[in-house]
Amino acid sequence: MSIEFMKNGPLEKIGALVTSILTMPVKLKSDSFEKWMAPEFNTFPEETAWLESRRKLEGAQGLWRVDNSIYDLTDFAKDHPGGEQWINLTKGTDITELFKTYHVTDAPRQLLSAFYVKSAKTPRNSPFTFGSNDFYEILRRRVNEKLRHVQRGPSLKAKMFADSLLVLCLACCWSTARFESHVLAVVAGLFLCVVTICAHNFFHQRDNWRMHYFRLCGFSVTGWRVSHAMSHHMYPNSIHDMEMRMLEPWLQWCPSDKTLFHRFASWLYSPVVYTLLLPMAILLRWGISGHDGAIEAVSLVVPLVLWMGQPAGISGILPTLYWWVAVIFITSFFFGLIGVNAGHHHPELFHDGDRIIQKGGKVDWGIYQMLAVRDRRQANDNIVSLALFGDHALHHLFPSLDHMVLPMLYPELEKTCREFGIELKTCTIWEATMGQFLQLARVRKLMLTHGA
Ligand code: HEM
Repeated sequence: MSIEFMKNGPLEKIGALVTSILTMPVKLKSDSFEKWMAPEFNTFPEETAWLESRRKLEGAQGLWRVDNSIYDLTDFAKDHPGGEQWINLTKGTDITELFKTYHVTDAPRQLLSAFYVKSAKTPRNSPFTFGSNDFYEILRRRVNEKLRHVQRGPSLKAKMFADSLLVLCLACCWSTARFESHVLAVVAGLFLCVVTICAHNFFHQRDNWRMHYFRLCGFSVTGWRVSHAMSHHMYPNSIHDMEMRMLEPWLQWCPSDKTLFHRFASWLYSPVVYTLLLPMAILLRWGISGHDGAIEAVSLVVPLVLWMGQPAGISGILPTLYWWVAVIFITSFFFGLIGVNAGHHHPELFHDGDRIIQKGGKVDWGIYQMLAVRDRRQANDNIVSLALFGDHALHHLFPSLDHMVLPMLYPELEKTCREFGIELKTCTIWEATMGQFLQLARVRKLMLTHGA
């Protein structure tokens, strides 16, 4: 084969196509908010790289930034009621959004001044505001008032639901190996998926042991506190949303330049992406990002139960491995299917590239959240919401609140939305799923005047 053929011929074209499919577009600036700088990465973004990149952009001077002030939380970290990890991970970054939305009460806001060091030298690298008479702060005060006498930590109902699903999941794993049944493996994978989604309710809250259920399928709590809680939750559908950007080489929801292949072939290969999501995350973590230490042993519970169930006794390592891999792939498929279609991707919702027009040019963080999520009716206001990322708008607005508390907050949300001219639209699970596929194809950019 001549070199010319390789340089200009079909091989090079195939190579270029494969590279364009597998490499994430490098975007250093948001297409929606002119001055908003993105973390710099052009490969599969891992959590530590994302945080490191933010440290360079946010003028926190090696400490913690809230609005235009710098605080030293070094000594406070170990006393933080939510747990040390939240504080330690965010050192050197701007924690304004996290700080203001993870605390519903006024106590943290009052305590903060005790750690003041100096003023920041540069403007904030974020388009979002929390004006005291704007949508989010008014809603937060109402929610705080409503919850004054309500227990805010993990609720008994949520704990019992998660524990029951876990027992069912492990029973199915045991039976899968005992009866060598692929049907049971599918059921076990489905249960492992919903246990994982339930565990997500717990890792948003103060440290508690049920958050480690999240590890049963091989995911990392630390990694997801960064990519999900700090990135996706604070900045959904934007260039700072790691969860969306990690999938961009394959699934591109932003209405920027995208090939016909990405717009339409992605409809066909989406199930493959869902199925590879978890195995990829496990490989990436063990290969690049590192692990969380001894607590990772939790992820061995599933193979242990499979090993105990299989009939070959001590020599049954290979069948155990086979069923473990099978269950992980099935879990991954369901997790991707539910997660990707959980109400963020729809042709009427904000994605980077769309414009948000609000009074005075400010963008209230709460209104931005309402523009980037659409609740699914069947997944709201009931126990199933725990297993389906339900009550999603309220969960985004108040991530540290237990899911079982959220349904009682609809009157406050509806009242505040009415006052700010925000329409609380919902859809069915089917419409959300169809909307997600239509969003993959969307290239037309939106002007969202919602709440203006
Ligand atoms: C990276 C930013 C932070 C995150 C993600 C975070 C997260 C959390 C979480 C998840 C809880 C448990 C919520 C609950 O059980 O109701 C909590 C509680 C609390 N945090 Fe933080 N926190 C952060 C920074 C801070 C800072 C800077 C302070 C004060 C200087 C603070 C003070 C408190 C207090 C006093 C509580 C007790 C609950 C309350 O009164 O609302 N946190 N935090």
